[in-house]
Amino acid sequence: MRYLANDFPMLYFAFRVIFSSDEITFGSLAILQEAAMNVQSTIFMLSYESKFLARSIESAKNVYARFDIQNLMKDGDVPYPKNDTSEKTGMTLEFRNVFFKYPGTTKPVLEDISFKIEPGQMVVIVGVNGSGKSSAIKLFNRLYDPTDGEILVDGLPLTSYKLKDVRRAMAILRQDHTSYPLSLRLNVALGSPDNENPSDEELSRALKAGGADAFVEKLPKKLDTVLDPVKLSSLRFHGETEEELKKMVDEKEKTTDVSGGESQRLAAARTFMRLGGGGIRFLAADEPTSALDPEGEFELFSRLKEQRGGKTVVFITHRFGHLTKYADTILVLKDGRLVESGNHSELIARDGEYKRLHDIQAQAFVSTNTSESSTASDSPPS
Ligand SMILES: Nc1ncnc2c1ncn2[C@@H]1O[C@H](COP(=O)(O)OP(=O)(O)OP(=O)(O)O)[C@@H](O)[C@H]1O
Repeated sequence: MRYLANDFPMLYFAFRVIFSSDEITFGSLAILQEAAMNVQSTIFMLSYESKFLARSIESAKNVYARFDIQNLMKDGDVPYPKNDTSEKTGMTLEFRNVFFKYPGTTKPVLEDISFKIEPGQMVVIVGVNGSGKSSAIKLFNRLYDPTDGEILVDGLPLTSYKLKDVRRAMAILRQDHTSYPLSLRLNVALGSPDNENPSDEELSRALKAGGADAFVEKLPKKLDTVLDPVKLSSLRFHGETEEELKKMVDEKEKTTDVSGGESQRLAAARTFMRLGGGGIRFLAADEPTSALDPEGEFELFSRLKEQRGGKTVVFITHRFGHLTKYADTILVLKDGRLVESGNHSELIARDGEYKRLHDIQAQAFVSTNTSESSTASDSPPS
């Protein structure tokens, strides 16, 4: 962290703010990441293209817009957790007749949703694209508040808690599994904002848990590999010679990229870093395995199961496999409504939306032989 703090103070500041989640939410990550990179680039006068400048201004406007939303959100005054801070237990989360529409829109994306997740339960949310799964997760840590209805945490309204406290107790792994233009070390370390200088041992534990250790090990600079650094192609500083400039470019210009699956493994490692930091009672992961191969998916799932302790976890997934099979409860969303809930066997027996979605996936694995296909409905591909 010291390297970043000394050499790139603005970027360091921006990333620490993002991950501390004190003032802003995880939902602002993408916007802030882009803004931070743009601010950084501007400070270093790396690019003057008009398109780039326009994007910088747009990003800055987006950040201010987001801050405006945040400022309207009333903070609570109850500390979280209420009593025993050392208690290692999961959070109870309850939606009571929750309705939600995005600011400036008229159509509700969540309608009359009610469910209760008990401490330590593993819940999976499924549903077709646009059914409201990610929107529901955005309400968990008050990126937005419901338009109507109520969310309760450990029996009290979510709005009654200090926002900072309740966000600190949650780890949210977002769908876009972003990698940041920093070293791999920092990409993982950012997961634990309270731990400024994690040891190599802590980092390697998180990498292993996230399934990112093997690909990092193969890179020549390992954890010191810098991902997609700031572009210096139009750099002109103070009279450096071409040779000096070339050297600077060679040092700083993009050298390493990661695949979608590797980037998702890094994001998972960052989440394990956060889980290891203590104080987390709730984990939500939005399609944590969407870019992973089946082996990677199985391993990530196994380690999450192993290391989650008593934490309450919520996963969103489109895949019917390990997550859905072992979930305590599956919530099925359709057009913003909760149409079914229960475990895998119950929902298969119910023969509704869950079974319909399940069968579409299972169909791809069923032999054209009709006698085989008739036995396939209760065996999700895994
Ligand atoms: N920021 C936003 N502003 C306005 N509408 C939005 C916003 N984000 C999502 N929506 C709309 O809300 C609805 C639900 O979207 P959401 O992302 O929650 O669905 P989802 O079930 O997670 O979809 P997917 O499986 O594609 O990730 C969609 O109609 C989407 O267009």
